[in-house]
Amino acid sequence: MARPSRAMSLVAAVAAQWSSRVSSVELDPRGSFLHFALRERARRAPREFRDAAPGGPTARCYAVLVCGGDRVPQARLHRDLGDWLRDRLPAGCDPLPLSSYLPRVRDSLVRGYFLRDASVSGPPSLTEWVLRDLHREHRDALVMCSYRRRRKEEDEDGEDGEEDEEEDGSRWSQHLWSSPPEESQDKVQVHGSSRCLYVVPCEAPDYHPSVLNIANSDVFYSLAEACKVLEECRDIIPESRAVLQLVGQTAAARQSPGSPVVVIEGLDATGKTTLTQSLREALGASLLQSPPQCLSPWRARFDQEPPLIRRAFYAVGNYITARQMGQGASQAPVIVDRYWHSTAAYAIATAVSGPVSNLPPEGSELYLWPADLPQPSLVVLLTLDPQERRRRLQDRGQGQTNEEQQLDHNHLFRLRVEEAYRRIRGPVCVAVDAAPSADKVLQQVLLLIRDNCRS
Ligand SMILES: Nc1ncnc2c1ncn2[C@@H]1O[C@H](COP(=O)(O)OP(=O)(O)OP(=O)(O)O)[C@@H](O)[C@H]1O
Ligand SMILES: Nc1ccn([C@H]2C[C@H](O)[C@@H](COP(=O)(O)O)O2)c(=O)n1
Repeated sequence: MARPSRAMSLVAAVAAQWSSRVSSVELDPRGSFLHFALRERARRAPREFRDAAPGGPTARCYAVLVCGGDRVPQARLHRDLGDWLRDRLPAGCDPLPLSSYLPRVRDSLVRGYFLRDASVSGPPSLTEWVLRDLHREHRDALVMCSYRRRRKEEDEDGEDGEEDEEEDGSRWSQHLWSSPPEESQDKVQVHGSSRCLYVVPCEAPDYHPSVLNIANSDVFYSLAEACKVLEECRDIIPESRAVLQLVGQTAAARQSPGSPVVVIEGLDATGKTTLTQSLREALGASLLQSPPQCLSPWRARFDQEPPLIRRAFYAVGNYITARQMGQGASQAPVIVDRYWHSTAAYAIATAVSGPVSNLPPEGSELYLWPADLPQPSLVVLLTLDPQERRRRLQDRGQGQTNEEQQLDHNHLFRLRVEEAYRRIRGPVCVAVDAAPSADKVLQQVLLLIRDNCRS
């Protein structure tokens, strides 16, 4: 795994803020979460924590959080960490996505994994050995903690004011791993103070925890913010230099092009390519796409990267397309296959999991159009019922990107993308049912263009 380079400051800050932070463990991709907080006074762990934790006196849970170093290596470490843990941990100890954050504080989220270790051996169990190796290698980038069930005799009565009625106790404590990890004991040195914290119930957050960090990590609201990420990638992803060079070479976009610019949006296989080609012929228009053709050589490379980098690439692509739009529309109408709606909707829908109610609320600033990105005259959003879309995908029989495959298999993801599309504000956006014949869809969109666009 690649190592983030810079200092421990965030690691120390996260460790110092434990009693203000909330931890959210994603128990399954359908959006079931376990939320808990940490307090110095003894109290029962939330019922969901006790239900999720393994049984037995030696049972442990662990948290591994990525929070040291610069954001690009940090994002890549987080991506690699999941695979690394799945490869090495014993069967039954699956890493569950974990978020730690200060409630309602933007950009306070750090991510990692929560592990439930039901090993009968130890401690230290095989899981703990694996984690010790990891901690040794990434001490300046990872915060690691263990959680263990308290024995009845260890604690005095706590805030709950009752003795535990269960033999093994229903209180759980968190222990931050100090350096070196071999010194980790029941009460460890936590940046100078000896501290054991209790796992306690807390309120569920208003929205999915990832919403706190979407701005400028998943969705970029200016060209400068997206370029900043690619600048930070220069040394580790040399292709980002070529992309930055292309942005630099393209002439600045014109905010008010002469002829209409119409963007066609929709999930894959809703008929965007079919419609954009027919519109080109019908209107004598020029046809563009986002990401633009000139970025094609690097798209697959950036698709392998974690969201921070991948989304910055697509964001930059929109600005290059915008400049081409401005040039093209001085001569004829312009039709564009995907643009900002795709970039923002897929990014937001991937950042959060679970049902549509986990999305940032309608009206959130996260759905705002970037002030420096030219708006088209009209956006047409093609919608299609899932069965017909699947039929078209199968008929077409081409390879799909990972995200497309996910759309196909993950009903909730598809609903989130569609809803995020609808919530985005900016240019006029009209949803069109793409189920009728290709010609009927074309006629309907031509009418919309006539009614909504002035040349
Ligand atoms: N109105 C329509 N009725 C029936 N079939 C259609 C219609 N429009 C497109 N198709 C067919 O559906 C399939 C997907 O269409 P198309 O490639 O245009 O979708 P797309 O949205 O561009 O997909 P992607 O985003 O994955 O490139 C193709 O086989 C196409 O011939
Ligand atoms: N302007 C764009 C265009 C595409 N994307 C992303 C969103 C999906 O992951 C994928 C879909 O593109 P397709 O396979 O249909 O070419 O690309 C984006 O973020 N922004």
